[in-house]
Amino acid sequence: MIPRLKAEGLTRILGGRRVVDGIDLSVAAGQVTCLLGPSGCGKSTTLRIIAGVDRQDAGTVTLNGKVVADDHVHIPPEDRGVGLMFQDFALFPHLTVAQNIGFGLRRDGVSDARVEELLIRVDLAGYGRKHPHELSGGEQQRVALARALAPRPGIMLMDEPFSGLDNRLRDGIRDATLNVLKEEGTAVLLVTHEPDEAMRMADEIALMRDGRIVQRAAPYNIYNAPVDREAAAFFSDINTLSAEVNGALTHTPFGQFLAPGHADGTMVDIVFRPQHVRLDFDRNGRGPSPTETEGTPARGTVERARFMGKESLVEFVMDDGRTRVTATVPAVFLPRAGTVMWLSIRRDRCFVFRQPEKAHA
Ligand SMILES: Nc1ncnc2c1ncn2[C@@H]1O[C@H](COP(=O)(O)OP(=O)(O)OP(=O)(O)O)[C@@H](O)[C@H]1O
Repeated sequence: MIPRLKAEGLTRILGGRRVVDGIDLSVAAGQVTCLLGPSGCGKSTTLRIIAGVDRQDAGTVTLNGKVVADDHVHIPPEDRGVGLMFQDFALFPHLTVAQNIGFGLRRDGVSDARVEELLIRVDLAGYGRKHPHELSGGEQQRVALARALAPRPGIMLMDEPFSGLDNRLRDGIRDATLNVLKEEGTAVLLVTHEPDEAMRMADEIALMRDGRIVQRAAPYNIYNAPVDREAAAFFSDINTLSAEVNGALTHTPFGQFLAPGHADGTMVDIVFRPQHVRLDFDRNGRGPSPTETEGTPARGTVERARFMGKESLVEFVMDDGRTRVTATVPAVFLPRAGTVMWLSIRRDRCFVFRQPEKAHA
């Protein structure tokens, strides 16, 4: 299938820096791709180039099979056939909500019905005759969303479209938006810096860092097979055990770990998430027996335990005196500081990464 949206080698140099550095992307009809990354990594600039409101220094944008931007061509944004939903959306203050949504549509019965349908979809039924200044920020944002969806664009470019909504509304609006976009078979490129939003919305996540895409994968795969330590850390707190490789093995307080493909003397990080740590009470200095899935348990002492609502965050210092490990456990359990416990980690949920060069110094 030909992708609706294709970007090849997009590069943008600003202030002497490659803020977008060779981005390749493709989005098919009915697919949501999230450009995810920390502030300043170049997500918005990438989206703006695809929308046509910024120009690339190199690369090609192809929309609906037609080149809209390359070294010779620059089709203006309004002729690209894309719906836009930016952070700094602007409604026309002198038009009603319904007129804002219908702006640009043919003023016939069909488009009126479309406006009504969209008002219901964004949970603003009955708001059609109001003016933007009578609406809250979140309501205005939903009008902007309805307006972008109104002409049924084949491609939708969205930059943090839900950031202005309060938490209570956000999940509902996200799901409703996703339903509308899926029903209409729209190809969506959505920029966000929130991993939870990307996990919730995306069919595919493109993880960006310093102007580049470092990993492109479905949410499940990017979470469970991150490309490096930083990618793992982007989605949750992580624990890191540093160890030296010897004979394709490393030694840690949790026993040996396989480190195939790493030369002797290489420093590696063994990374795991706090929810993959199991806790057992100390029984007269003894812990649970080693198992294949959880390896060798290690003993530690609770340094701090924090109640977080659904779960507790328990921080340990291990018996070696220098390794620190954080575990999340159901909040019914909140051990006191000084409690001695045994920690086991799910071996199949550990990632082994070579430490970056600077870490060797
Ligand atoms: N006109 C400009 N001149 C110089 N640098 C710029 C200019 N516009 C943007 N930048 C820089 O380019 C980088 C990428 O900006 P961009 O807005 O694309 O990042 P982002 O990932 O979308 O961040 P955010 O999530 O904060 O919006 C930033 O470091 C920014 O400071």
